[in-house]
Amino acid sequence: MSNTKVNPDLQRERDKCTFNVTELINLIDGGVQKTEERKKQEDMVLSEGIHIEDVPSEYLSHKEKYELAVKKACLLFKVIRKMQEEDNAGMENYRAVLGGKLGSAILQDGSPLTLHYVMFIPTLMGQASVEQQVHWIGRAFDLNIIGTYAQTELGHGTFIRGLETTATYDPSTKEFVLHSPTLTAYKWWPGGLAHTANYCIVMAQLYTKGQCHGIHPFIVQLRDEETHMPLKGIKIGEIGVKLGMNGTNNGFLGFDHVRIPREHMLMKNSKVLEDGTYVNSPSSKLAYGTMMFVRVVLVTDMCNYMAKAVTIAMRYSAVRRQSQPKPNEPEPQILDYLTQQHKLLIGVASVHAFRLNADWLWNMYNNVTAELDAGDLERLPELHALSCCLKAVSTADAAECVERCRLACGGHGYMLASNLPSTYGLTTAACTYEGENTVLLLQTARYLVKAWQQAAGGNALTPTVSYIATVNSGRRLPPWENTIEGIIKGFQRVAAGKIGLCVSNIEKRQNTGLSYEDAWNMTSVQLASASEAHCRAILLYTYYTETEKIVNTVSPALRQVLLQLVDLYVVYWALQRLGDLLRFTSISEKDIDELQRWYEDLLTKLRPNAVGLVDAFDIRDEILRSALGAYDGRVYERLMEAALRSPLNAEPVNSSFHKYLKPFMQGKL
Ligand SMILES: CCCCCCCCCCCCCCCCCC(=O)SCCNC(=O)CCNC(=O)[C@H](O)C(C)(C)COP(=O)(O)OP(=O)(O)OC[C@H]1O[C@@H](n2cnc3c(N)ncnc32)[C@H](O)[C@@H]1OP(=O)(O)O
Ligand SMILES: Cc1cc2nc3c(=O)[nH]c(=O)nc-3n(C[C@H](O)[C@H](O)[C@H](O)COP(=O)(O)OP(=O)(O)OC[C@H]3O[C@@H](n4cnc5c(N)ncnc54)[C@H](O)[C@@H]3O)c2cc1C
Repeated sequence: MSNTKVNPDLQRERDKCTFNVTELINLIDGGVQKTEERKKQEDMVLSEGIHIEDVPSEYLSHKEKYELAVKKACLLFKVIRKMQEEDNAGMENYRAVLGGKLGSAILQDGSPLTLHYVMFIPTLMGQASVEQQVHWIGRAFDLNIIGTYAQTELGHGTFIRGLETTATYDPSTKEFVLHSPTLTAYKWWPGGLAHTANYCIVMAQLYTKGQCHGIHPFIVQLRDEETHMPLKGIKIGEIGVKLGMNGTNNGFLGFDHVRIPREHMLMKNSKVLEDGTYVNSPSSKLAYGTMMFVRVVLVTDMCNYMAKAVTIAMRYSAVRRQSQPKPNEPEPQILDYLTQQHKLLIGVASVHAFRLNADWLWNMYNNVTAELDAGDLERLPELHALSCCLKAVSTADAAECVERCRLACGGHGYMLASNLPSTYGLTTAACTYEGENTVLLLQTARYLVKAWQQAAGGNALTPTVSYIATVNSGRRLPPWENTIEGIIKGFQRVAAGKIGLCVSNIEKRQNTGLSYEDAWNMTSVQLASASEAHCRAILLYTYYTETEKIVNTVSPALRQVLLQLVDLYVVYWALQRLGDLLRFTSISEKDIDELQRWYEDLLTKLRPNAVGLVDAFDIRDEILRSALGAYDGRVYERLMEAALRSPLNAEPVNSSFHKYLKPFMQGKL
């Protein structure tokens, strides 16, 4: 990063930073070598010039946007191919190039090929038999074929057992017949489905020998490999314009008795033999494996979006000056307002908190997947419960963080040139896709209710819920401790208290004659809240314990800042959840006063490092793509440059003046 022509306010911020930014960059990347590898990957991608646009893409038509997105996605894949030839790192190259940091810089409005690598290939890897993998994976990796994942239908997204697409086995031809019996059975939403993919994983109700065995994955060819024309019986198109992600080419798909070979059912877990005999999977939930994978990787993705948003807003807040609280003194940088620090520093801490939680979840995912492959399903429910609540809370927090950053930039945050609106479009979509957030919180709640019942029966609990038994062991509430450990225990007590209340309210409702399902529904606002509380307890605990492991390996200056961030995060959430803490712990008014002062003191301590902390996210200007957030802080020049690129500014008088305005003003229209 060059220091030439940097805005003086921003330079002063950098000069007063108390820690070594490069040390933190390396720590976030996972070591000096990893930083070098990342930079090399970025160089490889950016040197292709894929991110450079003659006309800013926001001014293009819907059709042009799609065409540009395809072009960029292909060029990006060309770079991945090159990387593969060099290091053969497989999915790691895909993750690095296409994830929320680099990928979303090139394809700001989403990519029509995302589903190919995020769900099509992972489904082949997780659900196809070895022979099927040999047949399909090479072609998919090399992009000789382009796939997507078609599960959601017009009528059902959440309730996948209710999907209507059928795959009926015909033993006479050894084929499955795929059919959409109703309008609501049409597949609806899959990314890249409309005009990009020529193959597709289809989740359909499997019928054989007259019996339905629930939803299963099938690989289906949609389009001719040469002409790209839809094949016979395939009704396919695009679903239209959305709030954001308009480059993703989401599509619809209907089947009119489309025949596919028996071998196109993915048969790693369950099978249909030639004569139509159905062979059961060890667990029907293994068919949901790809969704779990994506929920896990999304947590990391959300960190990248938050890091981008907070980098933009923080640098802008160091450059922007507004108001005059003290007469005869210059206008302060808006970053000097404590309210602004409150809005932004929690964003920095959240990136670190979710980053460490995402790594921890990713490790657990890999371990449990290896166990599943060895036939051990014991930890699957715990992983499902964790991935659901962490997906829900990380996406909700990320969307909230991006929107807060946008608002923190005042009017200029509303400009697409800030890159905050499209970043919001990408993050808020994640609150819905891959499992709607409330629905996922309620999945975790099922697990928590069971854990509570197990604890009540004196049974041992899995590690991530073991606190339920511990915090309930004493009869009286222990005294409140205004320490980080004390607050985390307080959050565990809140979560356990809420779960306990849910269990007792469900029981009470059942005792009045309600069915379990109705009692569950009547309690579901509390259940979702208990699930969120559990997730908050996990987030705080993991952030704290994982940071404790790291801090002894870094310089004292960095150690101090990392611990301040943990304190900030934990105290922030304590203040956000005072009602819960007052209800379930012995926190007092005096403790709350202390917490508030602690928080304000932390903001003041972190203030001098605010810009250094976002610089340590090390997001290059070409990736940040923001007039407000560039490294040099030339905010006003960049805003004007962006304005001048508006096609409306290409001519001094627009033709509508002569066509409409003038006749209207002269009373002739
Ligand atoms: C290559 C790497 C590159 C990475 C780069 C990073 C970039 C990332 C970028 C990402 C961009 C993504 C683009 C957009 C993608 C969107 C794709 C989609 O939305 S696709 C569409 C996504 N669509 C959705 O997500 C749909 C959401 N809906 C669902 O998932 C399900 O229907 C359901 C879970 C809600 C209910 O299912 P139902 O069958 O009715 O189940 P019941 O309620 O009756 O519970 C029965 C039992 O099953 C249990 N269990 C359940 N699931 C699992 C599991 N996975 N496992 C284990 N267990 C599970 C459950 O706990 C319960 O246990 P118990 O209590 O009885 O013991
Ligand atoms: C940008 C984007 C990309 C997508 N990409 C794909 C894709 O590639 N492939 C694919 O197959 N799908 C895709 N989807 C679909 C997505 O997975 C679904 O939209 C999602 O799972 C939610 O389902 P739904 O739309 O049916 O919502 P609904 O389930 O209808 O949700 C509507 C409301 O009902 C509530 N609700 C529903 N069920 C319950 C319940 N049991 N308890 C309490 N409340 C409930 C929800 O909380 C929500 O408030 C995509 C969606 C989006 C927005």
